[in-house]
Amino acid sequence: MHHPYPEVLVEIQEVLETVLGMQFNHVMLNRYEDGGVSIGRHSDTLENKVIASISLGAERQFIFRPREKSAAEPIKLRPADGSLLVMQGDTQVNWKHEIPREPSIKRGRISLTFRQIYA
Ligand SMILES: O=C(O)CCC(=O)C(=O)O
Ligand SMILES: [Fe+2]
Repeated sequence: MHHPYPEVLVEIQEVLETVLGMQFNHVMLNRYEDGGVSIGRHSDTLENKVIASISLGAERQFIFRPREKSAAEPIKLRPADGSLLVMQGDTQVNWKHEIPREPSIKRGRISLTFRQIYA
């Protein structure tokens, strides 16, 4: 889908581009209405050269698991409200990520995932 960005997203993207020293050409918003909403274990396609995810709202568990079993321990994060998580380099090649259900969490989380995508 190709739409002009709302101004607030342009502003956030410009801050990210300054901080990270690179350019984005895509943004996807994910809304997790409460802890019942999850995203299953996956890697994003390699067209996603860089994914910079800004977390807003509830802290949710964010788990990275190595694709190769026993290559490394899972990495469990809880990105805080307002935090930035960047996936780049070989992250998608070597790791899968997921946000599991946490039914006790009643608040919502939104992530803004700015992406540098090449066809
Ligand atoms: O919600 C997030 O921070 C990341 C979600 C995700 O893995 C994705 O959009 O590919
Ligand atoms: Fe993802």
